[in-house]
Amino acid sequence: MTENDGDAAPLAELMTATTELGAALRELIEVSVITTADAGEVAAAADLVRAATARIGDARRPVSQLPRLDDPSEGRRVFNPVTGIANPMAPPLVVRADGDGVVAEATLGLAYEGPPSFVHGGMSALFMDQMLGSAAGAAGLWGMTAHLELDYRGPLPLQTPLVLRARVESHEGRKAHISGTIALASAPEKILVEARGLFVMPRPEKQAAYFGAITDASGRHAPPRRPGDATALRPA
Ligand SMILES: CCCCCCCCCCCCCC(=O)SCCNC(=O)CCNC(=O)[C@H](O)C(C)(C)COP(=O)(O)OP(=O)(O)OC[C@H]1O[C@@H](n2cnc3c(N)ncnc32)[C@H](O)[C@@H]1OP(=O)(O)O
Repeated sequence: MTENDGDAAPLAELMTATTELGAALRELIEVSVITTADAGEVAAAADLVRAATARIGDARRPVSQLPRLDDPSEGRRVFNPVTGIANPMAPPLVVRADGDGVVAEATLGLAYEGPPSFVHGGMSALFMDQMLGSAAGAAGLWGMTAHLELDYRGPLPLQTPLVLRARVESHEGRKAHISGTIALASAPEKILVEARGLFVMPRPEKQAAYFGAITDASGRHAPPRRPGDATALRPA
C-alpha cells in the first residue's frame, strides 16, 4: 500500500485486521461511557482490555515513522483522529468533495459528550479543523492550522445525524482562509457551529525542522506533502 511495497496481500490482511480492531475499540469506547453494568463486570472488562493491549503492545513504531498502512502520496492516514478508519477516537468522518468544498456526515455518541446530551465544543473544533484542512486539500492547497475560530450558535445533539461542510474562501501565497459549518442533517440551512480558519504553509526551514526526520515504514524520508499530512500550501 505504500509506493514501494510489493507484498500487497499481507498489507491488505493487516488493513482488514487493523480496521476491525479500530471498529471494536470504537464500540468499546461507546459502551464504556454508556454501560450500566455493575462494578464486577466493569472490572472484568478492564482486565480483558489490558490482556488485549499486552498482546500487541510490544511491537511499536517510533513517532517519526509513518504506519505501514498509510500512503501519504494518496492521502491515506488510517489513524487520523477524525477521519482514520482504524483510530477508535475517530467517528470516523468520511469527507468527500461536494461543489466547491467538502462535506461529511456524522452521528456522535456519548463519548463525545460535553453538556449533557450535547456534543463537547472542543470536539466541534477538532472536526472543523479537519474539515477545513480537507477543504484545503480538495482545492489543491496544503497547510497547517495557524488560526481557528468558532461561533457556537446552537448545541449539537448527540445521537443525531449531523452534516459538516467546509470550503476555501480565498488563498494567496502560503496562506488560505477557509470556512466551515455544522448543522443537523434534518435542518442543514440552520447553522449551529460556524468556523473560520487560516492555514499556512510553513516556510521551508520550518518544514525541515518539523518533518525532516519523518520516514515511511521502509525508512524512506516521507515529509508531509499530500492530503492528510497537514502539509504545505501550494504557493500561488
Ligand atoms: C480530499 C482531500 C483530503 C485532504 C485531507 C487533508 C486533511 C488535512 C487535515 C489536517 C487538519 C489539521 C491540521 C493541523 O492539525 S496542523 C497542527 C496545528 N498547527 C500547528 O501546529 C501550527 C503551529 N504554527 C506554526 O508552526 C507556524 O506559526 C506556521 C507554520 C503556521 C507559520 O509559520 P511560518 O514561519 O511558516 O509563517 P509566518 O510566521 O512567516 O507567517 C506567514 C503568514 O501567515 C500569517 N500568520 C501566521 N500565523 C498567523 C496567525 N496565527 N494569525 C494570523 N496570521 C498568521 C503571517 O502574518 C504571515 O502573513 P503575511 O505577513 O505573509 O501576510
